[in-house]
Amino acid sequence: MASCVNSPAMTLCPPCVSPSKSLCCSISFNKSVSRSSFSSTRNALLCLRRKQTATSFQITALAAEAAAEEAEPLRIIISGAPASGKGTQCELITQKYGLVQISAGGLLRAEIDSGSENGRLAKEFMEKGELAPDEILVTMVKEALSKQNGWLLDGYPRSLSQATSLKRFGFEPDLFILLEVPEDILIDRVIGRRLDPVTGKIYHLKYSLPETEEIAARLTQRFDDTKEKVKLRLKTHNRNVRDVLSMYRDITVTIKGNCSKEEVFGQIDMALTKLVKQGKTSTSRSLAG
Ligand SMILES: Nc1ncnc2c1ncn2[C@@H]1O[C@H](COP(=O)(O)OP(=O)(O)O)[C@@H](O)[C@H]1O
Repeated sequence: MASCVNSPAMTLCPPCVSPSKSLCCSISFNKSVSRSSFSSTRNALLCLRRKQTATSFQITALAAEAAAEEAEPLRIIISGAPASGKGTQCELITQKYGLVQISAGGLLRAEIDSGSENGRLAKEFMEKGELAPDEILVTMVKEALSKQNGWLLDGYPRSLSQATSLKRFGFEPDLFILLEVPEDILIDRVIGRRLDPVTGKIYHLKYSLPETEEIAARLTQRFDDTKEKVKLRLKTHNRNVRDVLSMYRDITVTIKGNCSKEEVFGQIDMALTKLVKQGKTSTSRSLAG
């Protein structure tokens, strides 16, 4: 990268694009001024270092900010059978790591709610416990991912064809999290699962009761959360999971999902912390205009 050149003929200081070296280096440290005066945090840092008037604390703060700007954002896939705890863990991951969650099931339910033809068709498959057709979902996911430079992809890909198209579009995850839970527990979790349509919070009639009578009265059940439908969904999951895993073998972390949500998150957190230490940044920035 170009730097301040110590020459009398020099009138432009490249790193900060200030009209002269003396002006550039006379800018005193003030976060709000410096961020807007320099073309990037890294350039501001270079000039402050050269001027040698900023405190080491100021330099350290700017260095951390510059590193975060330059680090690669995290790209995570979370996978697992129905009710394996993907949604719960996504909430904890987004809270701590600031990633944007993109949920395949959520995208499909929004499409159904919109009343579109695609939504109507997707619902037919979902009611049978089958995967929605690629023609509907692949483009929806591609568009959602294209708007983010870091993401947490939930419930996608669920088939070899989806995994292959994701790769073809250039979406390469850093980590593939697989949650594993015994089937009898999954069925129990699905049957008792309820949604508060007002807050979006998920409850369970045995394991996570609503806080008030008022909330209890308004809880709803997902149309595909019945015993017979979950058995079909499990069949679909078991039929596809090995193919999908074969695409991500080197980056897969398998986590036992049959313990408390805090314990499950502890294991996920360890894997994510390792990636952050390797230079991945924990915040995703929107690429949308
Ligand atoms: N990647 C996907 N490809 C095709 N259909 C999907 C995909 N993700 C979700 N669906 C459909 O939406 C339903 C609900 O998915 P989701 O909300 O993720 O819940 P769960 O993980 O509990 O099955 C699935 O049973 C399936 O019919």
